[in-house]
Amino acid sequence: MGKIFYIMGKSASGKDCIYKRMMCDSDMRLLPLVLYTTRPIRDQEVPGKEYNFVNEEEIKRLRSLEKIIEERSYHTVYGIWTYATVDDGNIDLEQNDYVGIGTLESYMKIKKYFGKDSVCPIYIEVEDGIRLERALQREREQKNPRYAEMCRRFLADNEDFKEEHIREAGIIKRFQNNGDISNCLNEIHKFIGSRRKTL
Ligand SMILES: Nc1ncnc2c1ncn2[C@@H]1O[C@H](COP(=O)(O)OP(=O)(O)OP(=O)(O)O)[C@@H](O)[C@H]1O
Repeated sequence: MGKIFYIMGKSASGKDCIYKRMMCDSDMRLLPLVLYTTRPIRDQEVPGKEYNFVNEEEIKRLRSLEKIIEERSYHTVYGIWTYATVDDGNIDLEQNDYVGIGTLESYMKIKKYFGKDSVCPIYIEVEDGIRLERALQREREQKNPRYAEMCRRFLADNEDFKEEHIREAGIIKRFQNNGDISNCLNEIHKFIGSRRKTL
């Protein structure tokens, strides 16, 4: 039976980078669990790779077809951005392992939908000062930097990722991404190997 390795962490903790590196590493043998989102595409992003970029109408359509496993909406300074995991026929746990990115809440819903033994959390941590520097640098490199949104997310993280919530989600293991990302990836690689041995 396949597994979904589910990456979580605060904003700018490196989830996207880690996800991309995991996807590029053929040794990890993972397929992408691609989310649907209504947020605007960022420079360098490719539709269908990081996310399926859709409009609110398409989310409504998927909702009416009961295809949405979990969804979350953020009231950003640019309007409401929705992210959703969609049962679009591309998730086959009989044949494959997957890697996805989400929040603590979406992790709990995915775990409920697919079963607790099928979903393994990969919680990424970065010291706040380093994380803020990385977030700012990333924003500076955008054609239209969204500094206000960056600040909103940094503050919202304190509530969203309270220790109490991490505990409630049943997350124990944490992966540190303060230094070289390769060190973090090596730890994740070892973890995936150990989880594949179970069941
Ligand atoms: N170990 C690392 N060392 C230096 N820079 C890093 C490291 N990991 C990630 N970064 C950089 O930090 C920034 C944030 O990383 P990334 O976009 O992957 O975070 P994220 O968790 O997906 O963020 P968000 O949830 O806000 O989209 C990026 O510019 C990335 O290149």
